[in-house]
Amino acid sequence: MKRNSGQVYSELYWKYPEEPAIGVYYLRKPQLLLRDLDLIKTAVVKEFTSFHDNIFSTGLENDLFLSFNPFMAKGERWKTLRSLHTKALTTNKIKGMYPLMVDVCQEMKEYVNQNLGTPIEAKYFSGQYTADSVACCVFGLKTNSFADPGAESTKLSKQLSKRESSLSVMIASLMPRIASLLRIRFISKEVTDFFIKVVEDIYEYRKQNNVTRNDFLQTFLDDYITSETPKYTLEEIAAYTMTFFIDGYETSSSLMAFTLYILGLYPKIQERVREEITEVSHIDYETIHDLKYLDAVINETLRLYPPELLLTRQCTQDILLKSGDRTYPVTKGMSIAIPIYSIFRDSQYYPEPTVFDPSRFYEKPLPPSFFPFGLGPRACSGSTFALTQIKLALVYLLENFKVIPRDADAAMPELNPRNTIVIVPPGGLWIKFENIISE
Ligand code: HEM
Repeated sequence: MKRNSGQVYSELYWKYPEEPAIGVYYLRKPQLLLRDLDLIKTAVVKEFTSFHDNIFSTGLENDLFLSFNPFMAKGERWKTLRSLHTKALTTNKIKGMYPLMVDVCQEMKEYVNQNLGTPIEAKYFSGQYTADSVACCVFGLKTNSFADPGAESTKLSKQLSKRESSLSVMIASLMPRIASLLRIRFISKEVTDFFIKVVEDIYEYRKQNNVTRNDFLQTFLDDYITSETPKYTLEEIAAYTMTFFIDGYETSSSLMAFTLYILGLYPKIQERVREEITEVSHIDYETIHDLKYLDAVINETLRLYPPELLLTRQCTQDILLKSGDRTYPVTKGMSIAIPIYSIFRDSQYYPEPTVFDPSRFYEKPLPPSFFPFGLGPRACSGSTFALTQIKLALVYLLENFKVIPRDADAAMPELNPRNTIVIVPPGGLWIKFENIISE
């Protein structure tokens, strides 16, 4: 039977319920699977200097595009890239992008209006929204893939979402030197050329017309245009902007899709979210982040369907991890795995774990066992951007439409057993929208 890695680690997690950690082999290399929450926090937060890298490595010189992604970067280079990313995604910068997201929501609303009652696959639909929103917020491009299903943003995102199931990622994470020698490329030349061309065209246009925009790209173009010795080439800037597609597309569209589908399954919960939205007199950046019940619904969806099923870290400096009277020597080069999916479904932390119950998060502080965006200094740097984008879309949809499942026997979905990156089940998540105003 096929299982994704979240499910494989889950079996190990349940096999040894009393153990704080379990020694396993990850494709022939020793790995420590951490079960105990304190041990996890010690490794990933307190002992960050011993575990500051993810296990992926790109053979940096081979793939310009991935080499600019903080998730893939190691050591000092990670610090530089991470800080650039954080600076480009401050609350103020995201607020500046908010009106761009609103424009995409309007297009999405028009599309839904024209397709009321038609079965819609929620992951594909959410992918269209996410790709358009990212194209707009990152490059200032209007792609409207709702009106034009062949829009470049959708095609590129689809190609990118296939990337990590490839053999090359496995080789690179296990044998970085070999990957480097083989000059393994993760992202096709077609995709990289496209992005470089987009950035070059935008640069020329903005320079010649003296235009500035509130998008992510502008942060980098400002330096490129004004400095005599720009820090980055246009190619490098293009590479950097792709982080949004690589790290943000699959995760965000998957969360939005599961939330829509589950709201279809639970009409009472959906109605309560709608009531909360309609009580707000004006929807803006602040008010969408203040919708407590919507937040609880999203958190409960993240708990049951976390877009990243597993966290990993490479040990960069020998260390002795301790839990009670147990000690675990971890040597440089070994890795640790943190089973997000299993912890989020452990009844020790979440009673009746398979039940969808947003009240677990309603008006309560987030439990220490909940970390869908990761932990410590390497936790997701795009979480506020992602949540702004998704919450805004849900507000737009729910205040105008009712979501219902396509099938009368629709049930809580199973995870895709074949893929760790694309967790939506292969048959998709089918929904329909209806007009609430006519009721
Ligand atoms: C619902 C949406 C998302 C979820 C659930 C999610 C989740 C995660 C998780 C679990 C990690 C690993 C953290 C760790 O190892 O501790 C991560 C890393 C990362 N994410 Fe996200 N992510 C989302 C959206 C985004 C978006 C929209 C961006 C936009 C740029 C983004 C950028 C990144 C980056 C750059 C990293 C690497 C951080 C580092 O290593 O310093 N993510 N994300």
